[in-house]
Amino acid sequence: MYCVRKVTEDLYWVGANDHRLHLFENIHPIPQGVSYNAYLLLDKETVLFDTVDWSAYRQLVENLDYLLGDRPLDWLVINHMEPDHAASVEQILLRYPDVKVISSEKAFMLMRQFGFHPDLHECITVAEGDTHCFGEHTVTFVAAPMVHWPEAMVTFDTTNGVLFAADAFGSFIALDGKLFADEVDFDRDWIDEARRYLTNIVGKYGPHIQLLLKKASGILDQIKFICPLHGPVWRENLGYFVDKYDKWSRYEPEETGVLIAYASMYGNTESAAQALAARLCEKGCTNVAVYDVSNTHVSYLISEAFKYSHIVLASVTYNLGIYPVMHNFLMDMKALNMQNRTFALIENGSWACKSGDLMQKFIDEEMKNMTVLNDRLSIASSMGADKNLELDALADAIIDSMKED
Ligand SMILES: Cc1cc2nc3c(=O)[nH]c(=O)nc-3n(C[C@H](O)[C@H](O)[C@H](O)COP(=O)(O)O)c2cc1C
Repeated sequence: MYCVRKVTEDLYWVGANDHRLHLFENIHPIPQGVSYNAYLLLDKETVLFDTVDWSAYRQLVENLDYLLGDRPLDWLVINHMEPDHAASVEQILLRYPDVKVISSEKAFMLMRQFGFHPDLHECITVAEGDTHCFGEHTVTFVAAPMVHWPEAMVTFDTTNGVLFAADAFGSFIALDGKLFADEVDFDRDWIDEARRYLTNIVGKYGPHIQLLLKKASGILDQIKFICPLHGPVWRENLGYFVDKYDKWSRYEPEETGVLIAYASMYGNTESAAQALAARLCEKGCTNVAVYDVSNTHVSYLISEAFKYSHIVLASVTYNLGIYPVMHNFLMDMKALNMQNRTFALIENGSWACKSGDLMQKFIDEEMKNMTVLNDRLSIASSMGADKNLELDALADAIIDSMKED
């Protein structure tokens, strides 16, 4: 059965929802699913903007059959070649032998590499600022390198103000009938998954997102719709989401608050982390989130790290090292270019406590623009009442440093 939604009078969402995929990119859990968005423009000529994951090809075809009727598909515009959008390109080319393809030079290279045989069709290679008219609609192509692959571009329809944004402004969570961000409570139900998507998938490329935002800022008043390749379409309050993207890509915290991530085998470090959380709340800082790194997928930890201004790492010593899962979290923060945070440390060990010094060294030497508070809570196996003053001092130091922000 076809399942389409109207975006504007002649533009349709023809994508699909995926609730079967367990791990996005075979690494990030997506318990609420994901959508693969493709869009069909019914102008004098017909234009498909991007395709869908291979698993959703049948749905795309049913949608196209329904909307095209007897009309041919004239154009295929590929903004992004990652297989979750482009895996169906070969099948679309086979199904519509006369379709002409518009994309960037690097995207055509990738199509050949993936074995999609674009050269059996008329191919138009476009670059920054090139335009094309499909009848009523004229579009401009804008390069968006590394948002999130090198070939990526976005397409702006100057006639109706639709921005086909590729992976920019995307989100996890299947649409399930809703299409527009104003049809859901985005700030309540979607923002965490949008942040987890952006920070884990494209977080490393903050400067490239900034470049794209700079290009968009010149025409912000002309952009009426943002059509990403995952998640809802934006037609209202665009500034809200643009602002989030701006913050995330500048590695600026979204909120003043504390993420406490603990690594604990027997529960004593956990107990210290909980005591600190309670102490912070007692002192009036209630924007505190506590996570066990061992049972929280690192993509959630990354998202929370991008959200909060302060991060407390509490780790046992493990074979003279940092607990492996905590070390993995640190490595991931580094890999994703995280910056501009204030850290506080809690360490624990029973005979040679090393985790505090090692976490400090990692943050100082491997990461950029981070501050580590001098106050450190050091525990020998378990925390007794004798550590009360140190716990208090740590909580005070965190709260004081918030006032400096
Ligand atoms: C495999 C393993 C390796 C450990 N290596 C060290 C170590 O190198 N130095 C140390 O002081 N304690 C080491 N410990 C002890 C724990 O770090 C220590 O008991 C800790 O206080 C327990 O905290 P928890 O209750 O939060 O798990 C090790 C424990 C295990 C199980």
